[in-house]
Amino acid sequence: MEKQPKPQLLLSSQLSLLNRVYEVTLNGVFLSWKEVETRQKRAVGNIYGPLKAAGSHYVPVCEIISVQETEEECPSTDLGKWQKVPQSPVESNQHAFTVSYVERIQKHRWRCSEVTLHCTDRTLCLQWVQAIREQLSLLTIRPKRLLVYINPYGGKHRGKRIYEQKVAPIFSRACISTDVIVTERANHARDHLKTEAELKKYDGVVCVGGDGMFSEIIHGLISRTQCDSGVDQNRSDETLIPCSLRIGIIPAGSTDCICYATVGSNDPVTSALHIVVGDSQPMDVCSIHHNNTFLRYSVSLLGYGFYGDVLTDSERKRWMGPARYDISGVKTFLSHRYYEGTISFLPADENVGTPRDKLQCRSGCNICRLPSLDKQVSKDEESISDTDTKGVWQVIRGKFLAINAACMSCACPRSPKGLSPSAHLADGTADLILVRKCSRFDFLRHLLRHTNKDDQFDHPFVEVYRVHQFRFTPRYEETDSELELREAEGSGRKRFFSQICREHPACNCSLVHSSWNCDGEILPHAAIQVRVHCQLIKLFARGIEEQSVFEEPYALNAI
Ligand SMILES: CCCCCCCCCCCCC/C=C/[C@@H](O)[C@H](COP(=O)(O)O)NC(=O)CCCCC
Ligand SMILES: Nc1ncnc2c1ncn2[C@@H]1O[C@H](COP(=O)(O)OP(=O)(O)O)[C@@H](O)[C@H]1O
Ligand SMILES: [Ca+2]
Repeated sequence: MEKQPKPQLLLSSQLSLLNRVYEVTLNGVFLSWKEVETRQKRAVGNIYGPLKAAGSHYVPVCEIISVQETEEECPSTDLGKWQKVPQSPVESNQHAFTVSYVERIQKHRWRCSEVTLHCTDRTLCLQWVQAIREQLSLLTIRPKRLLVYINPYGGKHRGKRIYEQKVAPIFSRACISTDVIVTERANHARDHLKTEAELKKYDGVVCVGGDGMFSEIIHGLISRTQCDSGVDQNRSDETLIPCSLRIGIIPAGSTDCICYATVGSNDPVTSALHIVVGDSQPMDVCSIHHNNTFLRYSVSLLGYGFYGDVLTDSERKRWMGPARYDISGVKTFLSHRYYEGTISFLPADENVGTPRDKLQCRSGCNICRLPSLDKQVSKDEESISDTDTKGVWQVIRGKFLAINAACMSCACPRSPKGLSPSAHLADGTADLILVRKCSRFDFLRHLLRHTNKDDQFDHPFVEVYRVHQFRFTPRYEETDSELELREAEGSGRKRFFSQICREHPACNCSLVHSSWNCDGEILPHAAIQVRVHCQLIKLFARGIEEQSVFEEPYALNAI
């Protein structure tokens, strides 16, 4: 392996911390502090055996959140006022600075930790503060100004509180300025981004909410980007222009799968810290069309049959919060409805892996980093452009309990490995999962495998393909009135009619077609065309870190 040049030493001093003396050094890569052995200690060591390695700490500069001069104040007897006073012989001065930095705790979560180092004089203290700030100023990937949208009604209605109590203090410590908009209606954030927001002022957009709120943000940003570049979203064969602004997600929704699958947890503080350090994770986006009309974009789950029906039922139970999915999940499972139709798809080349290869997408994923030879699909739907590879469309007809497409793993607290555990965040493909008609018992076994370590694809009635594009056509053509009914989803009219339809089986309309669940939003059409756009957006995330990275963060022996 190539030997890395040693980073240049920028500053080194003996400073004190909790009554002990430390050798503190700063180079372009790390801030470190290592305890200095005192003569007294060495003597004790000689009597009782060898001294233990003195405690050393390393913090990568890129994970320092901020540094500030610290006012040391201690109570004095003088009229009960607080005064600056010496604390101990070692800390016999009031000059100190505090460094806030990222610390990894369990389950991929991050916390903001602090260390306060004491100096013999103010000049030295200011020199340290300045040196660290200079290093931070070189990190130009960090956002300075963010546009924040809060959905006050997402999940358990805690978005506003989560932002104010957990996230805003971290942004302000990192000197990030924000413009905050609390949404007043559905699609407020989408419309604002699409037409009004002065995007040039910002280094990123943050949404506080669930997958539905994130979906609003990407719709606003992608549409705005295409509009500014003169790209027609209604044409399913257009090459879309990637969005330049990164998006941060502060999880405050019901499923929070996009946050969970890109960071490894649904913890607001962790997400805020990934934004502060300026992480960047590209992500694939599916575009969905019907007869050359643009319908929606999707980044997580696109599900017809089971997940479409769960969503349709759960929308009527929004007042229950996240528990609505469990109730509707059981109800839909018991109804055991299947749907007939034809799926055609354009498979991806095997060099991007297969859905069953157990190569999970992790931070710095090699598959997502591959040159995008196999990633962009041409205007000619029958072939893949830019390569000699010819894609041949495959066609499958049948009766399905579920047809799911996952652009990423869709890991979430309900299913920690996700709907398709080996799907990749940024490889230009989606995993297409077909669950054919089977017994209730078999379907239950399949569903339960999403919650444990067993392979949910290892059933004779389940097929899974890695694809660039696919189309679905229901066996029976949709009638205009049925489409209209589904478009009016959520309104009293829709509920009224679907009730009638269920009560009059002769009509049959609620049984023939399901709806598509598109990242938690209902799509009114059953017949759709889907195409994956490689790395169309970027998140303030880095993918899920390997376990070892956060179990022993920068341990002394590893350096
Ligand atoms: C009877 C046992 C059933 C166990 C099934 C467990 C399977 C869980 C797979 C979950 C995949 C989730 C994919 C994520 C979808 C979200 O985008 C979407 C909207 O999220 P949000 O806006 O935060 O509400 N969530 C859903 O569609 C919920 C699906 C829940 C299905 C039980
Ligand atoms: N102020 C608002 N009032 C009502 N609905 C809203 C508001 N802001 C956003 N929404 C909509 O709420 C829906 C759910 O939001 P989301 O944050 O994903 O929560 P959840 O995960 O609980 O579904 C989304 O479809 C979004 O468009
Ligand atoms: Ca993908």
